[in-house]
Amino acid sequence: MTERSAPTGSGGPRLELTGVTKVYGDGTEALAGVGVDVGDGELVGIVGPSGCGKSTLLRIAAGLDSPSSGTVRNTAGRVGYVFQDAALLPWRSVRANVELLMELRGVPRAERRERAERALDLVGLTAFARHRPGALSGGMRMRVSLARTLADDPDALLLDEPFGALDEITRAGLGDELAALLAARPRPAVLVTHSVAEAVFLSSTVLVMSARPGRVVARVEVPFPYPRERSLRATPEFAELVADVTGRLYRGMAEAA
Ligand SMILES: Nc1ncnc2c1ncn2[C@@H]1O[C@H](COP(=O)(O)OP(=O)(O)OP(=O)(O)O)[C@@H](O)[C@H]1O
Repeated sequence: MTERSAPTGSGGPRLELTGVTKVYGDGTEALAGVGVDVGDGELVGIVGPSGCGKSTLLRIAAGLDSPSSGTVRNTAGRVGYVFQDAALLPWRSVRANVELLMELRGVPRAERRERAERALDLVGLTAFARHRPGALSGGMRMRVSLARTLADDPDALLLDEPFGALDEITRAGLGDELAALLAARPRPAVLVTHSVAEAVFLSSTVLVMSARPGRVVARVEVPFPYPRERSLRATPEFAELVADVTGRLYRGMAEAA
């Protein structure tokens, strides 16, 4: 991994959603005019009440779903998506699952293996490479899913509550790894999370969404420089910003109610 300084966005947005609305076929209005822009090395954290359209927004950003109106511009390139559930192939070994995306793209076998082993090491699952997913805990399966995306080295990263099922310590460790990966190769990243503290700790900008239909009710720039030490979490400045974002989240929910 090459050493690079703080991931700061430069050169304008690489992933840009403008005025995105989404009404599902059954009439459910999921998003009501959302704008998000993410530059290289920027991590935009999205917090919002359950069902406010966060996954819908990520799917649209990834091109997996289309907006009802509004535009999506991706000049970053290949998008990697970590889903809320691990979605592993049960008949393949952990390592073969991690190699899957690279295999589909025709990455040569030796390189595939090496990258898979590195990613498994990163998520602390080297000892489980030959196991089948069924033999792992839910948290471990999520780490395999994360390793699969990281090994594929996408140009942009979209993460839908990837650490939700994990214990605090593993969660913080993987958050650090995610930050290090983005620092090593700046690229746009969007992280949906239910944890305001996690969003503040990892993000360059936090977007707060209202209840459904989701709108962005606040855009909070996080002033702490990268790389961020874990001790940051214990500072009054950090606690203050978390309280500020949490307050905006509650106000956003009240507005929509
Ligand atoms: N395919 C679909 N058809 C109809 N409605 C849908 C569809 N997918 C999602 N919805 C609805 O759209 C709304 C937003 O869903 P979405 O999954 O994007 O929310 P979310 O913020 O990611 O939720 P959570 O935080 O609970 O994961 C919800 O009311 C959901 O029921």
